Amino acid sequence: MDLVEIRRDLHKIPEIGFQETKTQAYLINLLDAFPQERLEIVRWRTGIAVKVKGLNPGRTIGWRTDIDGLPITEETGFDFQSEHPGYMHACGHDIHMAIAIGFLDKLVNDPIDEDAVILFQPAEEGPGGALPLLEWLKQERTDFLPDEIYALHIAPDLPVGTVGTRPGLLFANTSELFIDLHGKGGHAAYPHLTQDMAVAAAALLLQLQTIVSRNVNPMDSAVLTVGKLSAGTVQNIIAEHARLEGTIRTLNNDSMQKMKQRIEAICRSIEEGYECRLSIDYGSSYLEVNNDDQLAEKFLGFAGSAEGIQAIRSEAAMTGEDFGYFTAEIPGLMFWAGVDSSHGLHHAKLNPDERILDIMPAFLHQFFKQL
Ligand SMILES: CC(=O)N[C@@H](CCC[C@H](N)C(=O)O)C(=O)O
Repeated sequence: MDLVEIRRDLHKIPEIGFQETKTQAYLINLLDAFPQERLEIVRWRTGIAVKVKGLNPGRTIGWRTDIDGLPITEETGFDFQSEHPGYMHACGHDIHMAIAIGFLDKLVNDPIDEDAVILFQPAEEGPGGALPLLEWLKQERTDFLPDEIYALHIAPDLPVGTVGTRPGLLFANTSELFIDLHGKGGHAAYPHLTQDMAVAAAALLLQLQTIVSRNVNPMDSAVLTVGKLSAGTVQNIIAEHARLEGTIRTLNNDSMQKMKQRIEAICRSIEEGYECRLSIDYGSSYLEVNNDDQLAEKFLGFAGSAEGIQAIRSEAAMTGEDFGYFTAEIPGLMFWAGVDSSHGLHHAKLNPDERILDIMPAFLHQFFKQL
């Protein structure tokens, strides 16, 4: 099975959340080509759930991979660059999927005792596929519901062969943030007759940046990032509309609620001060990823003595992951897997080292075998 070719094929067809139709079709083709005796394959929206029957099953062990891409224009110059203009697998989900296929291949050819379920989950980057997938499993496919669940995320800053995780909190609690500002636009030469939403948005952006520095307890951690700011239509018309698009990250839900209260208070003050109307939409939110303590220790112990693998204890990160919905209900573990890329996650030049594809499926197979 040529996992490099599979990864490159998938890299060419990045699709955003719940639009992964080509990706799903490509994966289904691969899955249909496996010997089917031990397999059960079910589609869920644009995702797929695959069960591999174990030899002597007492429980179901889950593996989750995400499958969506990002709205970023690729700048890698790869000869297998994205064929979807404006979209790219810039978070490594192409690598995640190829690893899952390689792992499945091992499970089919050398079955383990327990039943294994591989979840190809859509929409990790947004609006979030994990929560509705989990609801579907609980309501309609309890036979596919894992008793414990695992996942990895590529780590650009770690060498290939290194895996890292920690007991407890690994990733942050997140909420998207969209703020629309509406005022009265007009001629660039008559600002006194307008309420300029470009100026109001600039003031809002700067004030939002005081929340982490002035309102969050310095012993806690939080992030408020505005990744996109837009206003107006042309250079000589005062903007009647502006929009901020961002994300909020905290370590727990209490801090998230406090951040939201401050955002709302600042928005009210902008309305008052700039005579405009603001609306806030929090989009989708993800629970923090909390690794099960015992699973984390078992994993680090196993990885520490596995051939060709180096195990490290990672720090928690302000990254978000809807895998947190799984770990809130099922004992679960997520870990970083090194890919030694000179560019980071969500970068247009992300270039993971494909040698991870030689290592990871066999490592996962050995790990699942001894669970
Ligand atoms: C692993 C990773 O990079 N995940 C994303 C998740 C984004 C969630 C949501 N769209 C948001 O922006 O809050 C991340 O940006 O951390």
